[in-house]
Amino acid sequence: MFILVNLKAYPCDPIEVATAARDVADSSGVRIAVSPQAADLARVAETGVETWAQHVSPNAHGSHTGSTLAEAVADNGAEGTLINHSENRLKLADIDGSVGAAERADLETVVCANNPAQIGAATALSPDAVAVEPPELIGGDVSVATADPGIVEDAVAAAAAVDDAVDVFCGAGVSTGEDVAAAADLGASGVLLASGVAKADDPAAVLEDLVSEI
Ligand SMILES: O=C(CO)COP(=O)(O)O
Repeated sequence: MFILVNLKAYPCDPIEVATAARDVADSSGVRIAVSPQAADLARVAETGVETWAQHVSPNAHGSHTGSTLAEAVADNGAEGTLINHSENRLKLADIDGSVGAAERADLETVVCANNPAQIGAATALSPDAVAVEPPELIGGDVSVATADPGIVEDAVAAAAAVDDAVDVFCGAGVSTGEDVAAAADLGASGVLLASGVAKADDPAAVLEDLVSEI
């Protein structure tokens, strides 16, 4: 299982989380990545943790004020990027463009989607992975795998029907090792989570728990 910790715009210390994630990944052998604000990518990457961007623009170099270029995040240590997160939705053409931009910059890609139908559409764009995150469960206390196991199973089936080389992750409300194990049982090969780590008093302890049942 891949554990991708999205720090969103939470007021946590990205270096504290990154250092803890690096240490837990090293000691457990579980793949863990941290996705900080774009401005924090370089210093998070310097900790040695696998570092992901939260978004990349479909644009290439040029007159695009405010863009976050795939090339720029890669140059600052990112190895992958989220695209179309529920809190940063893109038009279909721009999702396609962002996947292309990420591939040009050698970034791994996870395209997020709200439901299995969107997962099928996202899979057709050939990212490395898709992630189903029901918006109503994001930021809550109950994991998607417990609150709505069917949406994870349906997302896995929807992706497999289009391209079984694309991995399927799930997210929303994931905060424990039990949640990660439940996601794996439903066919997910990774989880996305945010508040469980970013809002924790002791992020290292939460990360230890997250890998405890893998
Ligand atoms: O949006 C998410 C990860 O990208 C999930 O957020 P929570 O873990 O806070 O529910």
